[in-house]
Amino acid sequence: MGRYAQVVVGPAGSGKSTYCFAVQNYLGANATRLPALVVNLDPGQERTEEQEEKQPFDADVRDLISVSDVLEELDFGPNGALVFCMEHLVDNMEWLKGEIDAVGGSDDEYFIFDCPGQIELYTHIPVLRTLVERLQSWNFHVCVVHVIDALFIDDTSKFISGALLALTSMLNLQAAAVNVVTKCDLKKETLGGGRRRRPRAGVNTIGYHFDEATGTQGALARLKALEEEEERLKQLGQLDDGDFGNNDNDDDDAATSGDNADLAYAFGDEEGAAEKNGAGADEEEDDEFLNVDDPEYFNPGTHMLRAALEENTVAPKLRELSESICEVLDNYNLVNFIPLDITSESSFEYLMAHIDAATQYGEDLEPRDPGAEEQEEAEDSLQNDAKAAALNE
Ligand SMILES: Nc1nc2c(ncn2[C@@H]2O[C@H](COP(=O)(O)OP(=O)(O)OP(=O)(O)O)[C@@H](O)[C@H]2O)c(=O)[nH]1
Repeated sequence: MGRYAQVVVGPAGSGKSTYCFAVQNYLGANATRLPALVVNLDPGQERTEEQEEKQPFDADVRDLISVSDVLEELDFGPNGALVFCMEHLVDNMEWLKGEIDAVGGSDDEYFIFDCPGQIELYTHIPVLRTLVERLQSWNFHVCVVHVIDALFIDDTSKFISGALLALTSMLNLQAAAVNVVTKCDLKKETLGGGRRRRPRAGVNTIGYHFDEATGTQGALARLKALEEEEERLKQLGQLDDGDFGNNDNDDDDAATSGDNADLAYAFGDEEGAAEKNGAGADEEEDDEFLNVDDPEYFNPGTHMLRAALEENTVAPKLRELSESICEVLDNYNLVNFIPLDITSESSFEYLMAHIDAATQYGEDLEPRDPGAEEQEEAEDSLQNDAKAAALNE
């Protein structure tokens, strides 16, 4: 099937470790997928004992070197110590290969690498680039997952800085990339919480369907498509006024047990995950998906900054610079964000579809003729009959 790797980068506190383990839970609960192994590559990683016990890393760079070791023994500050550790890791890539082979050691593997958040590691120091290249040379299909906190893009200027950060990492790491907005469950709470009615088929994928135009310029197109679909469904009488974007607590009661399962899903409670994935799961409960709430929020695009420029709400001194930044983002037309609500299975499904496309997941599978299995069984049975006949003679 192949070797796959997600290299998870993003600013400190953006939710990288939480994301890694949530993806591990998601893949672990799905019998048709390769289970994921999580490798910590942050020598300054600080998790509580309880977290380490509940979901330990499968391999950990701190077994090679840690920031605290360097701080103790060398005269460095915390940032210098981290850079020293990462350079030491790059000089000892055979150690990493050994760890990967020890916990994985097969041709079909799925690894998730939790990287440090210091921006210099993927802007002007080539350590993460080297790491990605090495993984590729070990036959991994690599996808860089750049995570950004939902609260980080709460206003236009923060969004622009997040988008530039994502663009920088995409350009420097030179691998397939997916940008993810994490902590969207918090955004959902800001919007008023409560369960929304399950979106009707065809409605919930429009905002972020990955066949739609991508890139920052695509945001407007997506928003327009969503509005047109809303209008169309209204005309067909399939949509009540309250269905789009508004809170709808109709099915709060029905969803109560699903809520627990959702959280369990994200945070590693196997029973909860089993309940969620089991046959008894209520169909209505498991398909809450955020993108109908506020598409513009999750994919704001440079048009927001342009609108601010037109409204003269940007300081005159920054006007020209802001316009140039919009131009860079629009011209590259590369940066696109996918929202992730770790409490929603459909949100994971949607994100994984992107990551699978980026890593070409499963494309190494040999094509099989329909009916090949039956033919093999028939041949086996013929051979067994022949053996039995030979023994009897
Ligand atoms: N509600 C919610 N909280 C989250 C989510 N992701 C992360 N958090 C919280 O955000 C905080 C930081 O999360 P981490 O996963 O440690 O972030 P990180 O990017 O690995 O942090 P560093 O290792 O310091 O770079 C923790 O308190 C998490 O519980 C999320 O999707 N939803």
